[in-house]
Amino acid sequence: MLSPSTGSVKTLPDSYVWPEYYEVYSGSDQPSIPVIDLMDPNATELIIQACETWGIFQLIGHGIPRKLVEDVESEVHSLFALPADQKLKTLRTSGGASSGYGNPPSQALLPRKLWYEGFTIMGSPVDQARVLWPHDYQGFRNTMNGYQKQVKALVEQLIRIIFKFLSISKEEVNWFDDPSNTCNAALQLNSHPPCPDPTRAVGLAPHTDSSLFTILHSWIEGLQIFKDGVGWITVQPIPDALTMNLGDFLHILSNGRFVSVLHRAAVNQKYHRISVAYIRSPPTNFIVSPLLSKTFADSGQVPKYHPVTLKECRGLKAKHFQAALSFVKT
Ligand SMILES: O=C(O)CCC(=O)C(=O)O
Ligand SMILES: [Fe+2]
Repeated sequence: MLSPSTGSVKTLPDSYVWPEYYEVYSGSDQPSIPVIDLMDPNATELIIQACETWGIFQLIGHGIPRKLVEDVESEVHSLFALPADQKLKTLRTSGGASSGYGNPPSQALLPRKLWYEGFTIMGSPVDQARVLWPHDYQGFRNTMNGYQKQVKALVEQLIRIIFKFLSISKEEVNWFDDPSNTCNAALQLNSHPPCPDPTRAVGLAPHTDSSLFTILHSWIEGLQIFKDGVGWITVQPIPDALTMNLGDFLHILSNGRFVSVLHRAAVNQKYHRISVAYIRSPPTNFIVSPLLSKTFADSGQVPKYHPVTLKECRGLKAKHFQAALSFVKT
Protein backbone atom coordinates (compact mmCIF):
# COMPACT_ATOMS: atom_id res chain seq x y z
CA MET A 1 0.00 0.00 0.00
CA LEU A 2 1.17 3.54 -0.59
CA SER A 3 2.60 5.24 2.46
CA PRO A 4 1.23 8.71 3.32
CA SER A 5 4.28 10.51 1.90
CA THR A 6 4.39 8.64 -1.43
CA GLY A 7 2.03 11.05 -3.20
CA SER A 8 4.53 13.89 -3.15
CA VAL A 9 7.84 12.04 -3.76
CA LYS A 10 9.97 13.00 -6.78
CA THR A 11 11.91 9.72 -6.95
CA LEU A 12 10.48 6.23 -6.80
CA PRO A 13 11.42 4.66 -3.41
CA ASP A 14 13.45 1.42 -3.77
CA SER A 15 10.70 -0.69 -2.24
CA TYR A 16 8.52 0.20 -5.27
CA VAL A 17 11.16 -0.46 -7.97
CA TRP A 18 10.31 -3.72 -9.74
CA PRO A 19 13.12 -5.91 -11.06
CA GLU A 20 11.18 -6.91 -14.16
CA TYR A 21 10.08 -4.51 -16.85
CA TYR A 22 6.94 -5.46 -18.76
CA GLU A 23 7.39 -4.46 -22.36
CA VAL A 24 4.12 -3.57 -24.07
CA TYR A 25 3.54 -4.58 -27.67
CA SER A 26 3.59 -1.49 -29.86
CA GLY A 27 3.53 -2.92 -33.42
CA SER A 28 1.12 -1.28 -35.85
CA ASP A 29 -0.50 -4.69 -36.36
CA GLN A 30 -1.52 -4.86 -32.68
CA PRO A 31 -4.76 -6.82 -32.52
CA SER A 32 -7.52 -4.94 -30.74
CA ILE A 33 -9.78 -6.19 -28.00
CA PRO A 34 -13.33 -6.77 -29.32
CA VAL A 35 -15.86 -3.98 -28.84
CA ILE A 36 -19.38 -5.41 -28.61
CA ASP A 37 -22.69 -3.56 -28.66
CA LEU A 38 -25.15 -5.36 -26.39
CA MET A 39 -27.97 -4.14 -28.66
CA ASP A 40 -26.39 -5.86 -31.70
CA PRO A 41 -28.62 -8.73 -32.88
CA ASN A 42 -25.47 -10.90 -33.01
CA ALA A 43 -24.33 -9.90 -29.52
CA THR A 44 -24.50 -13.48 -28.14
CA GLU A 45 -22.23 -14.97 -30.83
CA LEU A 46 -19.82 -12.05 -30.52
CA ILE A 47 -19.67 -12.42 -26.72
CA ILE A 48 -19.01 -16.16 -26.93
CA GLN A 49 -16.33 -15.64 -29.58
CA ALA A 50 -14.65 -13.01 -27.39
CA CYS A 51 -14.80 -15.36 -24.37
CA GLU A 52 -13.07 -18.09 -26.41
CA THR A 53 -10.37 -15.99 -28.04
CA TRP A 54 -9.70 -13.12 -25.64
CA GLY A 55 -11.36 -13.60 -22.26
CA ILE A 56 -12.06 -9.86 -22.39
CA PHE A 57 -14.13 -7.40 -24.39
CA GLN A 58 -15.43 -3.86 -24.20
CA LEU A 59 -19.18 -3.50 -23.99
CA ILE A 60 -21.23 -0.59 -25.28
CA GLY A 61 -25.02 -0.31 -25.41
CA HIS A 62 -25.15 -1.70 -21.85
CA GLY A 63 -27.64 0.89 -20.57
CA ILE A 64 -25.71 2.11 -17.50
CA PRO A 65 -25.97 5.91 -17.58
CA ARG A 66 -22.75 7.89 -18.04
CA LYS A 67 -23.82 10.25 -15.24
CA LEU A 68 -23.85 7.36 -12.73
CA VAL A 69 -20.35 6.26 -13.81
CA GLU A 70 -19.12 9.87 -13.46
CA ASP A 71 -20.64 10.10 -9.97
CA VAL A 72 -18.91 6.84 -8.98
CA GLU A 73 -15.58 8.16 -10.26
CA SER A 74 -16.01 11.40 -8.33
CA GLU A 75 -16.95 9.60 -5.06
CA VAL A 76 -13.97 7.26 -5.44
CA HIS A 77 -11.62 10.22 -5.93
CA SER A 78 -13.02 11.82 -2.74
CA LEU A 79 -12.48 8.57 -0.85
CA PHE A 80 -8.81 8.22 -1.82
CA ALA A 81 -8.22 11.96 -1.22
CA LEU A 82 -9.09 11.52 2.48
CA PRO A 83 -6.20 11.71 4.98
CA ALA A 84 -4.38 8.37 5.39
CA ASP A 85 -5.33 8.01 9.06
CA GLN A 86 -8.99 8.37 8.16
CA LYS A 87 -8.80 5.66 5.46
CA LEU A 88 -6.85 3.41 7.83
CA LYS A 89 -9.80 3.40 10.25
CA THR A 90 -11.52 1.06 7.77
CA LEU A 91 -8.47 -1.19 7.23
CA ARG A 92 -9.38 -4.76 6.29
CA THR A 93 -7.77 -7.28 8.63
CA SER A 94 -7.46 -11.03 8.23
CA GLY A 95 -10.44 -12.56 9.98
CA GLY A 96 -12.06 -9.11 10.26
CA ALA A 97 -14.42 -7.19 7.98
CA SER A 98 -14.12 -8.07 4.32
CA SER A 99 -14.98 -4.50 3.30
CA GLY A 100 -12.65 -1.56 3.64
CA TYR A 101 -9.25 -0.15 2.86
CA GLY A 102 -6.28 -2.41 2.06
CA ASN A 103 -3.92 -4.18 -0.26
CA PRO A 104 -4.80 -7.06 -2.56
CA PRO A 105 -4.09 -10.35 -0.73
CA SER A 106 -1.38 -11.09 -3.31
CA GLN A 107 0.84 -8.23 -2.08
CA ALA A 108 2.42 -10.50 0.56
CA LEU A 109 3.77 -12.80 -2.19
CA LEU A 110 5.13 -10.07 -4.45
CA PRO A 111 8.81 -9.04 -4.60
CA ARG A 112 8.07 -5.28 -4.41
CA LYS A 113 5.31 -2.94 -3.28
CA LEU A 114 2.49 -2.00 -5.61
CA TRP A 115 1.84 1.64 -6.53
CA TYR A 116 -1.65 1.09 -5.26
CA GLU A 117 -4.38 1.77 -2.75
CA GLY A 118 -7.56 -0.27 -2.68
CA PHE A 119 -10.97 -0.22 -1.08
CA THR A 120 -13.34 -3.20 -1.15
CA ILE A 121 -17.13 -3.02 -0.80
CA MET A 122 -19.03 -6.24 -0.04
CA GLY A 123 -22.78 -5.65 0.26
CA SER A 124 -23.76 -2.21 1.52
CA PRO A 125 -20.91 0.30 1.99
CA VAL A 126 -22.79 2.06 4.77
CA ASP A 127 -20.67 0.97 7.76
CA GLN A 128 -17.38 2.01 6.15
CA ALA A 129 -18.89 5.19 4.70
CA ARG A 130 -20.04 6.23 8.19
CA VAL A 131 -16.49 5.82 9.50
CA LEU A 132 -14.98 7.77 6.58
CA TRP A 133 -17.52 10.62 6.55
CA PRO A 134 -19.31 10.55 9.93
CA HIS A 135 -21.50 13.56 9.06
CA ASP A 136 -22.03 13.12 5.35
CA TYR A 137 -21.88 9.52 4.17
CA GLN A 138 -25.16 9.37 2.22
CA GLY A 139 -23.71 10.61 -1.10
CA PHE A 140 -21.09 7.84 -1.22
CA ARG A 141 -23.52 5.19 -0.02
CA ASN A 142 -26.28 6.12 -2.47
CA THR A 143 -23.96 6.35 -5.48
CA MET A 144 -22.23 3.04 -4.74
CA ASN A 145 -25.55 1.29 -4.01
CA GLY A 146 -26.98 2.63 -7.28
CA TYR A 147 -23.98 1.48 -9.32
CA GLN A 148 -23.86 -1.94 -7.61
CA LYS A 149 -27.52 -2.50 -8.44
CA GLN A 150 -27.19 -1.65 -12.13
CA VAL A 151 -23.92 -3.44 -12.71
CA LYS A 152 -25.23 -6.53 -10.89
CA ALA A 153 -28.18 -6.70 -13.31
CA LEU A 154 -25.80 -6.31 -16.27
CA VAL A 155 -23.45 -9.07 -15.05
CA GLU A 156 -26.41 -11.37 -14.53
CA GLN A 157 -27.65 -10.70 -18.06
CA LEU A 158 -24.18 -11.55 -19.45
CA ILE A 159 -23.70 -14.63 -17.30
CA ARG A 160 -27.13 -15.89 -18.36
CA ILE A 161 -26.08 -15.54 -22.03
CA ILE A 162 -22.91 -17.50 -21.28
CA PHE A 163 -24.68 -20.18 -19.18
CA LYS A 164 -27.23 -20.66 -21.94
CA PHE A 165 -24.43 -21.23 -24.45
CA LEU A 166 -22.74 -23.65 -22.04
CA SER A 167 -26.09 -25.46 -21.66
CA ILE A 168 -25.96 -25.00 -17.91
CA SER A 169 -29.38 -25.78 -16.49
CA LYS A 170 -31.12 -23.80 -13.74
CA GLU A 171 -30.62 -26.72 -11.31
CA GLU A 172 -26.87 -26.72 -11.86
CA VAL A 173 -26.63 -23.05 -10.91
CA ASN A 174 -29.39 -22.78 -8.31
CA TRP A 175 -26.99 -20.63 -6.27
CA PHE A 176 -26.97 -17.98 -8.98
CA ASP A 177 -30.46 -16.65 -8.27
CA ASP A 178 -30.42 -17.26 -4.53
CA PRO A 179 -31.15 -13.86 -2.94
CA SER A 180 -29.24 -14.82 0.22
CA ASN A 181 -25.99 -15.04 -1.78
CA THR A 182 -25.05 -11.43 -1.29
CA CYS A 183 -21.40 -12.05 -0.47
CA ASN A 184 -20.28 -13.40 -3.83
CA ALA A 185 -20.04 -9.95 -5.37
CA ALA A 186 -17.55 -7.24 -4.50
CA LEU A 187 -16.99 -3.73 -5.73
CA GLN A 188 -13.24 -3.23 -5.81
CA LEU A 189 -12.06 0.39 -5.97
CA ASN A 190 -8.47 0.77 -7.17
CA SER A 191 -6.35 3.92 -6.98
CA HIS A 192 -2.94 4.66 -8.53
CA PRO A 193 -1.77 8.25 -7.91
CA PRO A 194 0.65 9.84 -10.42
CA CYS A 195 3.97 8.01 -10.18
CA PRO A 196 7.43 9.63 -10.59
CA ASP A 197 8.87 6.63 -12.51
CA PRO A 198 5.99 4.68 -14.07
CA THR A 199 8.06 2.26 -16.17
CA ARG A 200 9.72 0.82 -13.06
CA ALA A 201 6.58 0.70 -10.88
CA VAL A 202 3.61 -1.66 -10.99
CA GLY A 203 0.00 -0.70 -10.21
CA LEU A 204 -1.35 -4.25 -10.05
CA ALA A 205 0.87 -7.27 -10.79
CA PRO A 206 -0.16 -9.71 -13.55
CA HIS A 207 -3.05 -11.85 -12.32
CA THR A 208 -6.25 -13.56 -13.32
CA ASP A 209 -9.40 -12.86 -11.30
CA SER A 210 -10.80 -15.57 -8.99
CA SER A 211 -14.25 -14.67 -10.30
CA LEU A 212 -16.77 -15.84 -12.84
CA PHE A 213 -16.70 -12.46 -14.41
CA THR A 214 -15.47 -8.93 -13.66
CA ILE A 215 -16.84 -5.63 -14.99
CA LEU A 216 -14.24 -2.90 -15.02
CA HIS A 217 -14.35 0.80 -15.56
CA SER A 218 -11.61 3.39 -15.87
CA TRP A 219 -11.37 6.59 -17.89
CA ILE A 220 -7.57 6.39 -17.89
CA GLU A 221 -5.33 4.01 -19.81
CA GLY A 222 -3.46 1.49 -17.64
CA LEU A 223 -5.16 -1.89 -18.02
CA GLN A 224 -2.97 -4.29 -19.99
CA ILE A 225 -3.73 -7.86 -20.96
CA PHE A 226 -1.48 -10.71 -22.04
CA LYS A 227 -2.41 -12.22 -25.40
CA ASP A 228 -0.73 -15.49 -26.35
CA GLY A 229 1.49 -15.05 -29.38
CA VAL A 230 1.47 -11.25 -29.08
CA GLY A 231 2.49 -10.18 -25.56
CA TRP A 232 1.17 -7.37 -23.36
CA ILE A 233 -1.44 -5.16 -24.99
CA THR A 234 -2.90 -1.93 -23.61
CA VAL A 235 -6.68 -1.73 -23.41
CA GLN A 236 -7.66 1.69 -24.78
CA PRO A 237 -10.53 3.18 -22.75
CA ILE A 238 -13.57 3.90 -24.94
CA PRO A 239 -16.10 6.52 -23.77
CA ASP A 240 -19.20 4.82 -22.38
CA ALA A 241 -17.74 1.30 -22.65
CA LEU A 242 -17.37 -1.06 -19.73
CA THR A 243 -14.64 -3.71 -19.88
CA MET A 244 -15.73 -7.29 -19.22
CA ASN A 245 -13.09 -9.79 -18.22
CA LEU A 246 -13.59 -13.46 -17.53
CA GLY A 247 -12.20 -15.04 -14.40
CA ASP A 248 -10.94 -18.47 -13.33
CA PHE A 249 -14.40 -19.91 -12.65
CA LEU A 250 -15.80 -19.48 -16.17
CA HIS A 251 -12.50 -20.93 -17.39
CA ILE A 252 -13.01 -24.00 -15.15
CA LEU A 253 -16.76 -24.32 -15.90
CA SER A 254 -16.03 -24.25 -19.65
CA ASN A 255 -13.29 -26.88 -19.15
CA GLY A 256 -10.63 -24.43 -20.30
CA ARG A 257 -12.47 -23.29 -23.42
CA PHE A 258 -13.04 -19.72 -22.19
CA VAL A 259 -9.96 -17.65 -21.41
CA SER A 260 -9.36 -16.36 -17.89
CA VAL A 261 -7.41 -13.35 -19.06
CA LEU A 262 -4.05 -12.48 -17.52
CA HIS A 263 -4.02 -8.75 -16.85
CA ARG A 264 -2.23 -6.06 -14.89
CA ALA A 265 -2.48 -2.33 -14.20
CA ALA A 266 0.26 0.07 -15.28
CA VAL A 267 0.67 3.50 -13.70
CA ASN A 268 1.45 6.87 -15.23
CA GLN A 269 3.20 10.11 -14.35
CA LYS A 270 0.42 12.55 -15.11
CA TYR A 271 -2.91 11.29 -13.90
CA HIS A 272 -4.37 9.81 -10.75
CA ARG A 273 -5.85 6.62 -12.19
CA ILE A 274 -8.99 5.18 -10.60
CA SER A 275 -10.56 1.92 -11.65
CA VAL A 276 -13.74 0.31 -10.40
CA ALA A 277 -14.14 -3.47 -10.66
CA TYR A 278 -17.37 -5.34 -9.94
CA ILE A 279 -16.27 -8.89 -9.24
CA ARG A 280 -18.92 -11.63 -9.44
CA SER A 281 -17.93 -15.04 -8.07
CA PRO A 282 -19.73 -18.24 -7.15
CA PRO A 283 -20.67 -18.59 -3.44
CA THR A 284 -17.56 -19.31 -1.37
CA ASN A 285 -18.35 -22.96 -0.68
CA PHE A 286 -20.04 -23.95 -3.94
CA ILE A 287 -18.14 -26.68 -5.78
CA VAL A 288 -17.43 -25.78 -9.40
CA SER A 289 -16.59 -28.58 -11.84
CA PRO A 290 -15.91 -28.48 -15.57
CA LEU A 291 -19.00 -29.12 -17.70
CA LEU A 292 -18.23 -31.88 -20.09
CA SER A 293 -21.37 -32.80 -21.91
CA LYS A 294 -23.76 -30.96 -24.19
CA THR A 295 -22.09 -27.88 -25.62
CA PHE A 296 -18.58 -29.28 -25.63
CA ALA A 297 -19.25 -32.77 -26.90
CA ASP A 298 -16.25 -32.29 -29.19
CA SER A 299 -13.80 -31.57 -26.40
CA GLY A 300 -13.10 -35.21 -25.61
CA GLN A 301 -15.04 -35.33 -22.30
CA VAL A 302 -11.88 -35.25 -20.24
CA PRO A 303 -12.08 -32.87 -17.29
CA LYS A 304 -9.09 -30.56 -17.25
CA TYR A 305 -9.74 -29.39 -13.68
CA HIS A 306 -10.70 -30.98 -10.37
CA PRO A 307 -13.88 -29.73 -8.68
CA VAL A 308 -12.96 -26.68 -6.63
CA THR A 309 -14.61 -24.03 -4.44
CA LEU A 310 -13.88 -20.31 -4.41
CA LYS A 311 -12.57 -20.72 -0.87
CA GLU A 312 -10.03 -23.34 -1.99
CA CYS A 313 -9.10 -21.29 -5.03
CA ARG A 314 -8.47 -18.19 -2.89
CA GLY A 315 -6.37 -20.28 -0.50
CA LEU A 316 -4.25 -21.52 -3.43
CA LYS A 317 -3.90 -17.99 -4.81
CA ALA A 318 -2.80 -16.69 -1.39
CA LYS A 319 -0.07 -19.37 -1.36
CA HIS A 320 0.95 -19.73 -5.00
CA PHE A 321 -0.51 -16.61 -6.66
CA GLN A 322 -0.57 -17.10 -10.44
CA ALA A 323 0.48 -20.76 -10.23
CA ALA A 324 -2.73 -21.51 -8.26
CA LEU A 325 -4.72 -23.02 -11.14
CA SER A 326 -1.97 -25.52 -11.92
CA PHE A 327 -2.82 -27.16 -8.56
CA VAL A 328 -6.43 -27.64 -9.71
CA LYS A 329 -5.44 -29.19 -13.04
CA THR A 330 -6.14 -32.90 -13.52
O1 LIG B 1 -7.22 -1.27 -12.81
C1 LIG B 1 -7.53 -2.06 -13.68
O2 LIG B 1 -7.82 -1.71 -14.82
C2 LIG B 1 -7.55 -3.54 -13.35
C3 LIG B 1 -8.12 -3.85 -11.98
C4 LIG B 1 -8.09 -5.31 -11.68
O3 LIG B 1 -7.51 -6.08 -12.38
C5 LIG B 1 -8.78 -5.85 -10.48
O4 LIG B 1 -9.33 -5.08 -9.66
O5 LIG B 1 -8.79 -7.11 -10.34
FE1 LIG C 1 -8.14 -8.13 -12.00
